[in-house]
Amino acid sequence: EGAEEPAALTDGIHLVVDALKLNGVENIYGVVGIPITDLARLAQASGIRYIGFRHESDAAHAAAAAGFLTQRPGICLTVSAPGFLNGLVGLANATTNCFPMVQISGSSERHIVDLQRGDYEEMDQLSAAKQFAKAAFRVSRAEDIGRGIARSIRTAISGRPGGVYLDIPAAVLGEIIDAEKGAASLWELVDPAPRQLPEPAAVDRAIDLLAGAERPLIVLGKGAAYARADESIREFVESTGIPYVPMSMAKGLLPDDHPQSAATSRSLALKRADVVMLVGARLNWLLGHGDAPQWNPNARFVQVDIAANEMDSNQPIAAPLVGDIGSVMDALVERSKPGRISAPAQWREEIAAKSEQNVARMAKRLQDAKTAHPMKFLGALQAVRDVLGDNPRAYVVNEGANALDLTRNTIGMKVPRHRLDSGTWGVMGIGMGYAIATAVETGEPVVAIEGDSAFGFSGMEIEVICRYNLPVVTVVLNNSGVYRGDEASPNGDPAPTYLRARHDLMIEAFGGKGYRATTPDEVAAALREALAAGVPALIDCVIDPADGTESGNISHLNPKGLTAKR
Ligand SMILES: Cc1ncc(Cc2csc(CCOP(=O)(O)OP(=O)(O)O)c2C)c(N)n1
Repeated sequence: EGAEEPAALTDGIHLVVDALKLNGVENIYGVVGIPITDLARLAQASGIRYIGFRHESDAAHAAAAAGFLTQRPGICLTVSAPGFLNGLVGLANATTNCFPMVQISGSSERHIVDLQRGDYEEMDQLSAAKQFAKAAFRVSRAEDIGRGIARSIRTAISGRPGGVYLDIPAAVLGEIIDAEKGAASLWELVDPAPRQLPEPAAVDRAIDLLAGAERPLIVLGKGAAYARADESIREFVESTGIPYVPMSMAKGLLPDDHPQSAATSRSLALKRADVVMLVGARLNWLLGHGDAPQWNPNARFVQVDIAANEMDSNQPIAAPLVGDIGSVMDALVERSKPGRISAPAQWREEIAAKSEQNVARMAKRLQDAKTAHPMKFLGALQAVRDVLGDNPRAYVVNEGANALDLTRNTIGMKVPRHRLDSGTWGVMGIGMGYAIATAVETGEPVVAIEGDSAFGFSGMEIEVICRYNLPVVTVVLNNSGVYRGDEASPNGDPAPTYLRARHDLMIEAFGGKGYRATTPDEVAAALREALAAGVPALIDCVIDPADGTESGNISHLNPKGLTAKR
């Protein structure tokens, strides 16, 4: 009789890839090395696109941006200890911004690490990750890999999204088990981010509050953009006539030139509103914690958030609406009979008049910047704005200080989820990772508008953009400084904020197209050409070193000690 066929075998690495594919993962962002290089190779051979970065922080930011754009967790893959640690900034930033991502990291041998005998890249990664992640898990047996991947993906995207850490020791990656048993250990998630409907009485309470308001206001946060509830949000805003303020990554949910936008009269809107509905926006530092004098001390808040414990985080919430934003907005539209809520004309006119006044006041500064030499931020940004106006499919990534504040206020968005920036944490270094993920996940052109210092945090990823030939145009607003570049230093060294670089030559080193622009016309011509070509490009915009302020719009957050610059 023929000898029995030996049972087919599998191992931890194969099970990770099978589990990711079973749950629809298409891209992995990472940096290879011991013990996960073969995992990346097998993923690539199995049809998952592996994007190899130069620093794990950028790969992790990319995974977070992928999560924001797709509502599926971006996957970041790191090596043990130092590689894992480098990824933590991205994991923490994802959790802070409520972007779904999973950082999968190899780790060293438990029996050596736990006795601190000094392993290769020894670290108790699970303990380190716990404080920065929405959740952190470790798989200790190959047969648990399917469970670990499923649990990590569901945890990352259900409820309030966030960053999840999954630790897989080298020994588990290399563990060999029976293939049939392995296949049986994998499972595909069912409805990993279920809708969470609001309580009808809570909806009616919110409607009554808004209907009785003299000066209602809606604040749209990035959670509203993430929720993809675009139609019901637009319908509710337009049917009630309530003015709205979009937070930076919510820009484009309604076009920024919408008649109900109070973005250019934000100070008045916050100070005067008597009922404020927060949709996927937290009353954190970006909204002055809801405190007077920025806000009306008698304002009453309606808050829409999937996290019940977000309510009363900063101010009493008179009408908490707990549920996923899509379900809540659908319920508000359904239960507020036509005309039940109608913003008083006087309030709408007051907002519109203030907006008109502020836009007129800004017009002269914009006009002067068009001809200023050396070029000002606003000269370059108006040129970028005009070219983007002809390229509505382009995504915008943005970071810096003045570069962030001035871009946010100069470049209006017309469609949702097309602006990604430093967000809640104000973290520098998101630029190239966000740009790469946006190009990979959408296939659309990306324009990354970068302060020169901000660009420096992830600039080496320009090589990645060139290696994968991604349609990313990086616009560096180069004022030769962290903030400004004109500070003199008392000794021979350059001042702490002084920088100097020809970034256009840098991309040439990696095979991309570099431009150096000293006027708005040169900026416009270079950007038009680069977008038409659809290849990696960088435009180094030479900006007046005296332009801008330290820390941009948040200079007041600097300590006011004896050494504070007056
Ligand atoms: C990870 C991290 N490290 C440092 C900082 C602190 C910071 C906030 S903004 C910024 C860069 C400002 O210079 P830039 O040239 O980009 O901008 P501009 O004013 O337009 O010239 C830094 C270093 C933050 N937020 N995150």
